[in-house]
Amino acid sequence: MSLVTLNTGSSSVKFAAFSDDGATRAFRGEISSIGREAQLRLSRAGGEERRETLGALSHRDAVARACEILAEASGDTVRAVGHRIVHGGAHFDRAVRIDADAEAKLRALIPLAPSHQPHNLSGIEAAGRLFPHALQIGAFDTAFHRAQPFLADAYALPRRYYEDGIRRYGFHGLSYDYLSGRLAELEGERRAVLAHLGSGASLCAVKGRAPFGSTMGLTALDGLPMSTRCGRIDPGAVLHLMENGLNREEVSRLLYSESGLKGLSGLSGDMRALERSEAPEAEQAIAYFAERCRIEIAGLAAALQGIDALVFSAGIGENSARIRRQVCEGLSWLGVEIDEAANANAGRETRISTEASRVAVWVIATDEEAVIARDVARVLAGRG
Ligand SMILES: Nc1ncnc2c1ncn2[C@@H]1O[C@H](COP(=O)(O)OP(=O)(O)O)[C@@H](O)[C@H]1O
Ligand SMILES: CC(=O)OP(=O)(O)O
Ligand SMILES: [Mg+2]
Repeated sequence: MSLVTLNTGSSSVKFAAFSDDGATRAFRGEISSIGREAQLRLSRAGGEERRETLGALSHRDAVARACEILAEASGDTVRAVGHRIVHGGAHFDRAVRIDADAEAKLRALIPLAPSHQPHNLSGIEAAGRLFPHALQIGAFDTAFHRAQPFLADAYALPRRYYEDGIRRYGFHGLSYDYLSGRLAELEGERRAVLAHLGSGASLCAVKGRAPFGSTMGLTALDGLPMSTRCGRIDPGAVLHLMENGLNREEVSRLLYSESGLKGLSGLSGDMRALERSEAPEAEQAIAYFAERCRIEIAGLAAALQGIDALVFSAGIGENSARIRRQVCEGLSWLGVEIDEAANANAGRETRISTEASRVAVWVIATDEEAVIARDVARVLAGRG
């Protein structure tokens, strides 16, 4: 018997098969760069990696393809499918079995996560078809942040809006759950800023394993600029755009799909492409990204009244030594000092700060699938 997991992000689908208790991974795969030149990567525990170019592929097709590969690899031994669900709203503070009622609640949240929630739901649909006897279990990006303090959770709107669910939900919570756990094992329980810098990018403040605030809010648009999302913007700008002729759909497309690195550079939302480019606009978009990271790290460090650790993770955070350097260079006043060689050669789990650095700086490869599998095993054992 086995568990399988499905993690659909804004540019990728990551999937894996685990033993029944969620502790051992037998198989992992990823379809990346969806919508451009999609790439498939598959590997079995202890085996070689296989790579294939899939070409142009929609999110829906990528999710269906991932489910088919999982079905071929695991057959009818699959007991449960664990889904990363980006938005769980105020309803879900832990993983749950997805029944018709839960699915309806998740469907109602589509407007708050239009680049993710429809794909998450299409994963539930596809898995339901391919694994008709398996339980479907949702693990939520928002759940980790539900325990954050009111000061981090509320907007300064009249109180009734908070009661109505207009809150800073925060996202990438499965990743923050994993990273805060690994950091506690590596450095002890610390005040830390965790930087999940992928196609979607956010920061989270933690005190040990406890959430203390993050840069994303009601939706995954807020905070840092991202691959194609705008990040923090004056809400007055949105009103202005709508008063000047853009309708709701156009504003949504602008803020979710045409902004961020893609919008600023006019070239690409992919950090690798910007790093390769010699265009001044690419360099400026990278500088802007690093500047916003520094500003938001400093804001969360202020909320924590100082930090002991800073962690870089996800596609950009794990792979771009240049971004890590650009972010850290401007944080020396906060006690951040990185070792150039350690940064340039960082692997999946590497301390990149100098001995003298007041803040321990780490690169930690995130593992959302491991957290989903753990949560699924808990739900199956009735310890949700
Ligand atoms: N070597 C690299 N250098 C810079 N950026 C990279 C590198 N590898 C991946 N990335 C960036 O990481 C992003 C994907 O990150 P990932 O965390 O997998 O995203 P998501 O889960 O949001 O789809 C890509 O858009 C790309 O810009
Ligand atoms: C919430 C979010 O932005 O997720 P991703 O980075 O996977 O797109
Ligand atoms: Mg992701």
